[in-house]
Amino acid sequence: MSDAYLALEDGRVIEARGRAPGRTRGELVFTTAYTGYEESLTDPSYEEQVLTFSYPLIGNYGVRDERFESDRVHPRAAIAHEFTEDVAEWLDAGDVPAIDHIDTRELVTSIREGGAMKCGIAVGDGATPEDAKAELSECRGMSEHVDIGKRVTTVDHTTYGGGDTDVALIDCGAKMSIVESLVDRDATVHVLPYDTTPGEIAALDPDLLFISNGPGDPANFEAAETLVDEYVGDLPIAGICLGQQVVARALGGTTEKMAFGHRGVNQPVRDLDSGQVVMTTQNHGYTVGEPGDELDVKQVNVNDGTAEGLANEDLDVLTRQYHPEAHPGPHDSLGFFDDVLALTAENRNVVADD
Ligand SMILES: NC(=O)CC[C@H](N)C(=O)O
Repeated sequence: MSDAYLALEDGRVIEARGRAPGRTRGELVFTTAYTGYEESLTDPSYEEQVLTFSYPLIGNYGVRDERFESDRVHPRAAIAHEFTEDVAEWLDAGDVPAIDHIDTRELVTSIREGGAMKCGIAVGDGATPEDAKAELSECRGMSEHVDIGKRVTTVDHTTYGGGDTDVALIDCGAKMSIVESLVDRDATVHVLPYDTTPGEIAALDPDLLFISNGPGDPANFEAAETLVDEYVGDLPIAGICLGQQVVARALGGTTEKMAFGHRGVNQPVRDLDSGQVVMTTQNHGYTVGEPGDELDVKQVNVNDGTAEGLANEDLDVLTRQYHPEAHPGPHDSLGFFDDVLALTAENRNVVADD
């Protein structure tokens, strides 16, 4: 008898091997990346989701906290063909249910063919298929998690670095690599709660407003939209992933749910000005539909044509749907951080003074 069950929205219940016990539910997503499991498992963008690794062996170079993107594991559960003991112990210690000995390639194929699915998981002594189905019946869609920002944001204003350019990073579930990419380029990064008000930004008087990545439906991040609406034209504005979606919504664009998202570290993106194609890291289930009148689409996904980069050069707005900070994935787009910092008056003055 098995001690682990995965119940899917398409009616199937799959038997598995339990690696970390518990009962849970969430939207079933995947990553095709073959490294970077520590970064992915600690990425706050996976909150309320169950992460399936399509690469068969996960954990073959151990678990080191220096590679973590936040202070905890965010997916509600993890699925692989085989987790090493290290990873299983780490997930168990964090009370995150884990299962393996599953045909993950078949599972990922069914998500790609049938679209995003809800799932329920039951793992451990006495777990039954009915327990997994009961979890599934309680599972809500990503858009229904209206308070998701509260669970992934910083509570207090935290400052990193000591450079001359002050960046207000609105933490909708920010990856630490975004902070580090800015600090490495001589910025002072003020990590601020997702519901920071325009008055609080005025008191800080930053050089750049930056909306971070984050989980779920961008429509649930209205406070960040208000900031963009309030400060566009007065401050340069940047955004990554959920940040691009929030900026687009604030400036008259629309967002929509994708069938199964972009999920891996080899998504090709074409820059429409240069024609250059770069490989990018992606992990999103929503996308910008109409960019609206204020934003130009500057980069597109080679596979499906969706908007990967938006800009308004007059208003100093620059966003990316993918993850230029990598971790995991290719470093080809790190220059994005140079480009956004170059938009600030602070850095323009440096150039002018030279
Ligand atoms: N990585 C992210 O920021 C994800 C963006 C958004 N939550 C989506 O799923 O589309």
